[in-house]
Amino acid sequence: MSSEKPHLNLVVIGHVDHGKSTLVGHILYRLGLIDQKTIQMLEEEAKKRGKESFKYAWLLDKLKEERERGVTIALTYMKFETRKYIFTIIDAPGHRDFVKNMITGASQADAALLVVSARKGEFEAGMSPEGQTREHAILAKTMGINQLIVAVNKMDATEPPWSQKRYEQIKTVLGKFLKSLGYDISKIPFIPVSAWTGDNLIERSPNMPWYNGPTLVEALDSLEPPPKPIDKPLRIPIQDVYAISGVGTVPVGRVETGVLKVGDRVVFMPPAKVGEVRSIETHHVRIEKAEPGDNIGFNVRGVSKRDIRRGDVTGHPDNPPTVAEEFTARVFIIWHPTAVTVGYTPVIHIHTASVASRIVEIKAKLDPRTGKVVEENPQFLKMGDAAIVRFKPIKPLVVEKYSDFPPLGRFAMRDMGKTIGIGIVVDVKPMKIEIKTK
Ligand SMILES: Nc1nc2c(ncn2[C@@H]2O[C@H](COP(=O)(O)OP(=O)(O)OP(=O)(O)O)[C@@H](O)[C@H]2O)c(=O)[nH]1
Repeated sequence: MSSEKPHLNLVVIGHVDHGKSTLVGHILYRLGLIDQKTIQMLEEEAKKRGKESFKYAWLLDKLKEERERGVTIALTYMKFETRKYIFTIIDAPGHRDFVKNMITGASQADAALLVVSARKGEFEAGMSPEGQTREHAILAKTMGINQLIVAVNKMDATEPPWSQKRYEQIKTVLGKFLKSLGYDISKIPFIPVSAWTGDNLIERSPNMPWYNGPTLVEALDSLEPPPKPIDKPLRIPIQDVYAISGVGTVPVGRVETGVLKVGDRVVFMPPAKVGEVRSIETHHVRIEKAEPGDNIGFNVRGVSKRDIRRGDVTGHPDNPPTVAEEFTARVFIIWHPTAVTVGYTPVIHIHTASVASRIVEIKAKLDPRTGKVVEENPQFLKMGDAAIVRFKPIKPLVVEKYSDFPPLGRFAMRDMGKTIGIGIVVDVKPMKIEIKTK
């Protein structure tokens, strides 16, 4: 695998049974970074269980199972490589918890692949008021995913097979809907495919000569790489801190915004420790400056390993990361057995930090689809509710407004080992912290 290629995160969405697993399985099978031995093993097992006809979907299920056992495995399994990019499927289609996974996963997606079935009745079911084609497209847009590819699937099963008329009809209806959500549909490829036979996935389909747009893989290669916010103030959430003998303190993290240069004075928040950058490394190569997307280790003078930890955020002293006294967020409750009330204290997972935060006010309940206020100061929130909520972290925590620093302004709320909800930070009341520059 070439480390030169940019990475893109892709989320796959769509109505139940429209063929997401089959499509992703097929792509992984053909372009995935899975070793031949594993493929063979999976194929044999599929055959043994009489599931050969479900090979691709089943392959994906199997990979998902594997993935749930360990993150490392997942990282190699759910990746595939095209001419321009390395793609990571950040959320593969699940079953029960798909919407939940979709929301949490989608928050980091650079693009979404919407799979819709062209089979008679199936497309219509997905577009019904309860349909997931509709629901997932709304969620993706809400989470800020602006790049979308539509795979019009099961073209082998239209009446007659490979029907241009059916394709055009779907493109018109779905296009109108996506446009109503604010998508620029002139930029969205609608690709007639069969996840099952592979038509128009990687090679051009001989069955649909009437189509002259891109294949799925060509469309994936035409996506824009994620933006590099180099003009914004520096933010590096710290993943780990090492003390290396002969070198000194080496924090490790990914630059989210801004630029870090050798010689810069930096501050770590919340502890407000200041130091000077002596060297920067990425993948064991020394660099003079680091930009958004770079995973780096940097040696700082003036800060000891004991002073800083995972969850702290690095910035420049003239524009330090914001430590929140309180913050206000738009939240969506994904799962809760009873009700969420004032006083409830879930753990907030935000960038590399996790800090319990108390709900001090439920300002308003919102219509999850339109975002309009439906009730002021509700007593409680239930599963499926969207709301504006004010939180107070129980210890100092860096939180930024989503509009200023998206990766530092979105979070998951967890409790009892489960994800209770997700949120987007709309406002932060900063804590006054003095930065001693010595
Ligand atoms: N004829 C035909 N059938 C397909 C195609 N793609 C998927 N299917 C079938 O459609 C059914 C559903 O496919 P899946 O891939 O499991 O669908 P999914 O969207 O992942 O479903 P969930 O994970 O349950 O949401 C299976 O029976 C597949 O074999 C296709 O291109 N053509």
